Order: sequence, then C-alpha cells, then structure tokens
Amino acid sequence: MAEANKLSGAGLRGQSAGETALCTVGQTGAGLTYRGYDIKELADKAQFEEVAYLLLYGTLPTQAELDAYKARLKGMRSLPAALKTVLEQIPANAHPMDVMRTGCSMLGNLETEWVFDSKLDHVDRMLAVFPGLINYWYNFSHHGKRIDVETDADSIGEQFLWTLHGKKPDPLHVKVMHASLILYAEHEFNASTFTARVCASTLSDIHSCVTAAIGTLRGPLHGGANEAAMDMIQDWKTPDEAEAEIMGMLERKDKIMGFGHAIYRESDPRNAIIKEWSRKLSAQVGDTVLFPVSERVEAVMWREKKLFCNADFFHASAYNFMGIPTKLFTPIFVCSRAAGWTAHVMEQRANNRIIRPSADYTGPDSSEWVDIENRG
Ligand SMILES: CC(=O)SCCNC(=O)CCNC(=O)[C@H](O)C(C)(C)COP(=O)(O)OP(=O)(O)OC[C@H]1O[C@@H](n2cnc3c(N)ncnc32)[C@H](O)[C@@H]1OP(=O)(O)O
Ligand SMILES: O=C([O-])CC(=O)C(=O)O
Repeated sequence: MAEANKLSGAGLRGQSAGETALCTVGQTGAGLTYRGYDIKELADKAQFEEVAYLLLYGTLPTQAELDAYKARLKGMRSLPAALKTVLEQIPANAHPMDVMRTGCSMLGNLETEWVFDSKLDHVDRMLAVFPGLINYWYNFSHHGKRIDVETDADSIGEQFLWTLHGKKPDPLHVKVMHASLILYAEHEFNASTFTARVCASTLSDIHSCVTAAIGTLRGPLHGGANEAAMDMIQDWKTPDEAEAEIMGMLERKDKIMGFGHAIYRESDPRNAIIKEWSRKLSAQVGDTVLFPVSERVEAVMWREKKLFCNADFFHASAYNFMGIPTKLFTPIFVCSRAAGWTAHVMEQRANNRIIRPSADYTGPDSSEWVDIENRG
C-alpha cells in the first residue's frame, strides 16, 4: 500500500489542497485579492455584480458588459410556483440557512443542470434568485405576506433590502450592501468552498455543490459567526459592561464569535472596510451603544489575546443598523459567496481529479467476529 504523507496539523491547516487562480488570502502585501485585484480597491470602487462577473467570467466587465449582466440577472429573479409552495411549508422557527439549503436544492429539482454547458445559466439564476427566495420565506412565515420578488431593484444588494422591507432602500444602505457582498464573495479554500469543490470533484451538479456549501457555511465557526456575534453584543448597554462580559468569557475560555482566523495572523483586511461602513451607519441611525460596544470588544480582544476581528464581527452591527433581522445575516453571506463557490466549481471541473485524501487509521488492529446472539 502506498504510504500517504503525514499531516503536520489538525484541520488540514497549512496543507495545500489544490490550485486556484481566483483568490489569495493572507499573502504578504495586499492580504486578500480576487484575480489579482486588491479587496480594498474592489470594495471601494466596484459594484457586487462587477466582482461576481470578474470571478465567474474571468475579467472585469466593460460598462456595456456590466449593464447587460445586470439586466440579465434582473430578468432572472422570479420564483417558480413549486418553489414558493415549498417555501410556504417551512415554519417560521426554521433556521434561515436551512431555508436557503432547501430552496437551493428545490431549485435544482426544478431547473436541473443536466449538462455542464448550461452551468453559467444556473449560476446566474442562483445569484438572481437567492435574495428574493429567503425574503419570500421570511415575509410569508413571519408576516403572512406573499411578496413580489420581481422588483425594480438595480442590484443584488438592493434586491435583498427591497424584498426584505418591501420598499426601495436608502442609497447609503445599497452602497453598504455592495461593499458587504464584495467582501464576502470569495476566500480561497475556506470550509464551504472546499466542500463545494469536493462535491464538484465527483462530477455532481451545481445545485448539489452549492447546497452542500450552504450547509457548511451555516456553522458558527464559519459564516454563522456574524449572527453569533450579534447575539453576543446585542444586550450589552455600555462599553464597560461589554468589557466585563468579555473578560468573563475569556476567563471561562469561551470562544468569542467574530474573532480569530484560520489563515490571517494579524488582521483580516475585510474588517477595516466593514467597520468604517458600520461607523457611518451608526452615525446615520444616531446609535450611541452598539458601535462603541463593538469597538471596546475589539480593543479588549486585542489587548488580552492578540485576537482581531474577522470579516464577521462588524458585519453584525452594520446589518443591524440597516434593520436586517439577525437570523438573516448568514443568508446574505450565501447571496454573495455563491459567486465564489460556483467559480471554484467551474475551476475544479476544468482540471478535475476526484478529491479523496487518505486517513491515518487509529482503530483496533483486528477484531474477531461474534455472532449476534453471543454479543453483549
Ligand atoms: C467568514 C469566516 O468564516 S471568518 C471565521 C468566523 N468564525 C468565528 O468568528 C468563530 C470564532 N473563531 C474561531 O473559532 C477560530 O478563530 C477559527 C475557527 C476562525 C479559526 O480556528 P483555528 O484556525 O483553529 O484558530 P487558531 O489556530 O488561530 O487558534 C489559536 C488559539 O486561539 C484561540 N482562539 C481562536 N479564535 C478564538 C476566539 N474567537 N475566541 C477565543 N479564543 C480563540 C484558539 O482556541 C486557540 O487556542 P489554543 O491554542 O489554546 O487551543
Ligand atoms: O477563509 C476562511 O477560513 C473563512 C473566511 O474568512 C471566509 O470564508 O470568508
């Protein structure tokens, strides 16, 4: 039997598990790049659709290409009747990430990727439909309302806020959504993307890859951390109270959600960007609690543990200031990362070998069979 190389760390940390031309994370210099473009520049200058196009189609679009792409996505927003019927069966106390998972899977039943040639149609359809899908379920299950998802919204970010709140959103909020969706769009071989690639490596269909990735993103150690961070900070009324609570949590060795990272060692470049948007939104709503509390938590975590905010921490306050219910935070991540996941699925398919590592066996050497009536 061939001897497998031994791993140096748990969680495959530090192991290269393949190649990608989509993204660099934590390399010297820029910190995070999508196809060579610095995340700071993308978040500052681009719309989310430009970044999705870059990831999926390989280059930044021209103005004409972007206009055509946005018009295409806008034309793909409708929810099939059978999907609405399924969404209406899901109770209000379901986890919205489970709704996303079921919704994506149901879409795959209705609009199956039978041949890989149609992949980009399915990818664009998912990007177009996901915001309306989650907000259709949310409004029906929580308010008994069947919303119209074919809005006049100009972008995916605007579509999310419009279908959630039932009206054209504040332009500042649309800008924040663009930045947020760009920051979340892609991150190399993170757990959910790697899941999508493993699924793709079996030559499965694109909805299965995305459904599997949604299930992986749901956990609080990954995408679910933005909601967990909000749950943690929402009841703290002053920075001093927040500091005392965090000190207690550290004493008890609790995990502080929204802090730390598997790859970055000193900072997550996405944090400074979303933090500034959160600061602006805090001023807009006249907040005197949540942002100062968040800043104090950041300072205490650095002082005590040299742990920094990851992309999720200031997303919590930013989304809260825009009136987004906490339970919908991680589904927004899905609306964005769907671009990265599917770009990776296409990259995997283009140079595929089934992903199948080895394991170090730790069980008994040999076990003796005992007939069932003689066991116990
Ligand atoms: C978009 C995203 O998915 S970003 C990540 C979102 N997840 C979170 O915010 C959840 C909280 N953070 C964590 O659980 C971790 O930092 C992870 C999962 C992100 C990374 O995990 P790892 O790579 O295993 O972390 P790492 O090896 O850097 O941990 C080093 C030490 O710091 C501790 N640590 C890391 N993060 C935290 C934290 N948030 N709170 C308290 N302690 C922490 C670890 O327990 C570990 O301590 P130990 O050596 O005594 O066991
Ligand atoms: O890269 C990771 O491990 C997690 C992360 O920040 C992301 O997926 O955006």
